[in-house]
Amino acid sequence: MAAIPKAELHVHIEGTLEPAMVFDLAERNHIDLPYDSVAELEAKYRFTDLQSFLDIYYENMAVLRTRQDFHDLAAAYLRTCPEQGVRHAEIFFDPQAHLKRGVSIDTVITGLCDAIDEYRDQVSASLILCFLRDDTAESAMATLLAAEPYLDRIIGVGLDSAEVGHPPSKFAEVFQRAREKGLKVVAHAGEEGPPEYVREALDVLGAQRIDHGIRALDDPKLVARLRREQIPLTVCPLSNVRLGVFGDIREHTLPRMLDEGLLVTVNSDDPAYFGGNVEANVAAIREHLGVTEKQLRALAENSVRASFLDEQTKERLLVEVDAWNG
Ligand code: HPA
Ligand SMILES: [Zn+2]
Repeated sequence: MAAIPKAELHVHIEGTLEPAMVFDLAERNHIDLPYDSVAELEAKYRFTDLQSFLDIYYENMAVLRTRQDFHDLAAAYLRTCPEQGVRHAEIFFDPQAHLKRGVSIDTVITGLCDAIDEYRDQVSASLILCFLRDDTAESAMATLLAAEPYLDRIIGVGLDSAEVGHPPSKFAEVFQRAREKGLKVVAHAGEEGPPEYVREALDVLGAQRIDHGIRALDDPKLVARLRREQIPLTVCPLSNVRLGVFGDIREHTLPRMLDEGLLVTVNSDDPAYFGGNVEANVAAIREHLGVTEKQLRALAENSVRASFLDEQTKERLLVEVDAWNG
């Protein structure tokens, strides 16, 4: 059975860095790793919460140094898109995590774009620059300014990293500038943080989509608003389980979100760390959450509608979803 056509709207390119590639790049760049084998590294992937994952995520990305490395990273993800039914991807990247290590923003963006251009016949892809919310607002602004020469290759800005204690309002100014520059706006909110962070992302940052947003369910008024305004939520089921937001995939609230009439999409987040790509997430919700074929079609349609593609391309992709015979 062919994978259903869809858009992936929540994938961190650094989170697609597979353990084997960590070793390959370390060797190429003459970097000593504190692990002797892929198995030893993978044994560290037992996360208890978001921070325990982020610690390893930032540590591993130290092997990314050159334009070629960023190309190879993105190429490895884009290559897998056709078999997963992913026709379009809006890809997060974390420039601050690289700038800190002395890697220039030019290296990061040109490397990622080399791969995007190379695979454009197989999958369309655009970049969303994420600010690290556990870093300062000043650092975020400096990063946006550094990225401004590349804005023709960046579709929007987002907000990620450690959520609790770092409310969206901390970044009001940088998001205002981003909007003035014509960038789209998304933000992680309500992954571990409270419903109030989802509200702030919408009202203070002007977010057009909420990444995760699962904790919005704790607040019926917010749920009613998300439904009324049809704010897209990019949900990542396997990520939520691996980071302990839900004890088990069977406890995931995605079916409830669908029943509530929310505009939900399914995504992988960090596929190299959380047990699979977007198609594995789709398989998991079908198997363990009883998601029906009809709901699967709705999720795929939502992913197209919630994307930043132009209306004509959306219509073309919606026809493809409609023609899929599961
Ligand atoms: O799941 C995530 N949450 C927040 N920040 C992140 N950065 C990479 N993955 C994530
Ligand atoms: Zn994420």
